[in-house]
Amino acid sequence: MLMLLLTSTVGKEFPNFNDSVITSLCAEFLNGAIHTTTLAIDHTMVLLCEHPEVNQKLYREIEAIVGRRVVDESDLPKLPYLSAVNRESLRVWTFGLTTIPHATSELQKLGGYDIPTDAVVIFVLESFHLESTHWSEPSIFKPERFLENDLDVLGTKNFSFLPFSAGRRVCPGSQLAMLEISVVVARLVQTFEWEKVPNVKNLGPEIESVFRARPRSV
Ligand code: HEM
Repeated sequence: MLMLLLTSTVGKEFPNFNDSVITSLCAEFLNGAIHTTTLAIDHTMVLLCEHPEVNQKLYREIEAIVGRRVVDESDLPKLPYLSAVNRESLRVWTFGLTTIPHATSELQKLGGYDIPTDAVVIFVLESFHLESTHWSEPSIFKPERFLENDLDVLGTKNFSFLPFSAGRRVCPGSQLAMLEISVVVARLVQTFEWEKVPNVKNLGPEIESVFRARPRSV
């Protein structure tokens, strides 16, 4: 990306992209990328420790499709349960809690309210994901629900699932994030046996360092 930005200034394609703009764009991408993706992987591993039956099912899928070879990007389309686990994890523990502030470009009606032009609007993404009209037992981690629907991560269907927000300001890193999360989670499940540390109760998104892993005996 840095190369693209630098090339575009050299070619005078985007004259406003000076060094300062490029530096802050890189910082924004790094900030937006690192903590989010690692947190998503962290959450998924905690959920898998909480739900050993899901962990087992995922391990069996990877073993059947990929075998002993290390999972790579080209395997992902053949691993539907992995995709379901990762999407369900982003739904049930939505950590990008809100969008960044947006503004209305014209008068809008929403839920019976008039939202005036230029109003600052922030969407609480978690509320879409825990909405019982869209999701049965919304607070339960159940990856199977994503085998029965074809909801992508971009909120393009019915605004029931939008971990990366939706529309023109949707997270620009969504595809990269899903790729990284999928490959890392698959490799962690493939390589280690995961279990909850004994006597730790109520694992939740705010708790850290409560699971452990040991290499699988292969
Ligand atoms: C699981 C991982 C991630 C989640 C859940 C996530 C979620 C989000 C959300 C909810 C927004 C706000 C969108 C809005 O206001 O409508 C956002 C913005 C953004 N994200 Fe991500 N993100 C993730 C990973 C990444 C990655 C990997 C990158 C970069 C490679 C990235 C770069 C950005 C940037 C630059 C913005 C600001 C976009 C703008 O100003 O229009 N994010 N992200």
